[in-house]
Amino acid sequence: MKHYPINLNLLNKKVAIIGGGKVAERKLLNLLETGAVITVVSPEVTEKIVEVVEEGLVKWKRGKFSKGDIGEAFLVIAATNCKQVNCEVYNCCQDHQLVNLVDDPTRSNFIVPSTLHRGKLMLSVSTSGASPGLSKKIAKELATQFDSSYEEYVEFLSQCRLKVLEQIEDREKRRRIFQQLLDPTFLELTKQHNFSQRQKLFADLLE
Ligand SMILES: C[C@@]1(CC(=O)O)C2=NC(=C\c3[nH]c(c(CCC(=O)O)c3CC(=O)O)Cc3[nH]c(c(CC(=O)O)c3CCC(=O)O)/C=C3\N/C(=C\2)[C@@H](CCC(=O)O)[C@]3(C)CC(=O)O)/[C@H]1CCC(=O)O
Ligand SMILES: NC(=O)c1ccc[n+]([C@@H]2O[C@H](COP(=O)([O-])OP(=O)(O)OC[C@H]3O[C@@H](n4cnc5c(N)ncnc54)[C@H](O)[C@@H]3O)[C@@H](O)[C@H]2O)c1
Repeated sequence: MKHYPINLNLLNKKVAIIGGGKVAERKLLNLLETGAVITVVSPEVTEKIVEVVEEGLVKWKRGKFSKGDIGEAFLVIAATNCKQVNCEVYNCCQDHQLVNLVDDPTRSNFIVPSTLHRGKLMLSVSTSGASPGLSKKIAKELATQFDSSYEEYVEFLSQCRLKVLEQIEDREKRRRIFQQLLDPTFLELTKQHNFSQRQKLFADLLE
């Protein structure tokens, strides 16, 4: 069996995190910028979770898990330190709900990769649960190759792509320009902050 990788759009989707310890905190912090409506259910939570609750970014339902906590959630993370509770969370979920048990990758219907963000560029690494530590290590290694200049570079490519789609009707010409835009020169010019030359070369492509 192989996992199927996807990038979820969680805007306004309900997310329930059961448990408020170190693992719940990590999952929560990576969910914050998705626009999901997040509730943490746990008798106790970490200081960092208290902080984001106080900032109004997530809700904290103080107490032990009960079935009603996941009723309408689109995505559920069972992150308590009690296997039995995580298992109960799983049993309360319906087939169509996305559920991650932090201590049971086989039952989970999704697992979380290690992810490097460079603006719109996301590099996600997974070992299908074999070694989360290795996923983290590889993502760290990728961080050197794909340095912070990729944020600006991908933004540039994104803007160019919109212009090409708007201005060029011929599909073959579009395809050619998209290919030429991947020439390393554009990345080099981005790294050198030589935006005027970069713009000129792009304008030449549109001719
Ligand atoms: C990538 C990352 C994403 C994230 O969580 O955000 C993530 N785990 C991370 C770190 C990490 N996790 C663990 C260690 C200690 C070293 C070790 O045990 O190897 C470290 C390293 C550290 O903390 O430094 C222990 C651990 N993890 C799982 C179990 C249970 C089990 O395997 O049964 C246990 C044993 C617990 C115990 O001992 O009881 C399970 C899972 N962990 C996954 C993801 C999924 C598979 C990912 C993949 O396919 O590679 C999966 C299957 C489910 C899930 O959680 O979605 C995040 C790095 C984030 C970053 O990049 O910073
Ligand atoms: N998937 C991963 O990446 C990963 C990494 C390390 C550990 N783990 C697993 O995750 C588990 C949790 O690790 P942790 O370090 O966050 O533990 P932790 O002890 O820091 O936190 C456990 C949390 O669960 C809460 N909790 C306990 N019973 C509850 C209940 N009935 N209802 C709601 N909340 C309840 C506690 O209040 C606490 O906030 C570990 O037992 C381990 O098996 C997973």
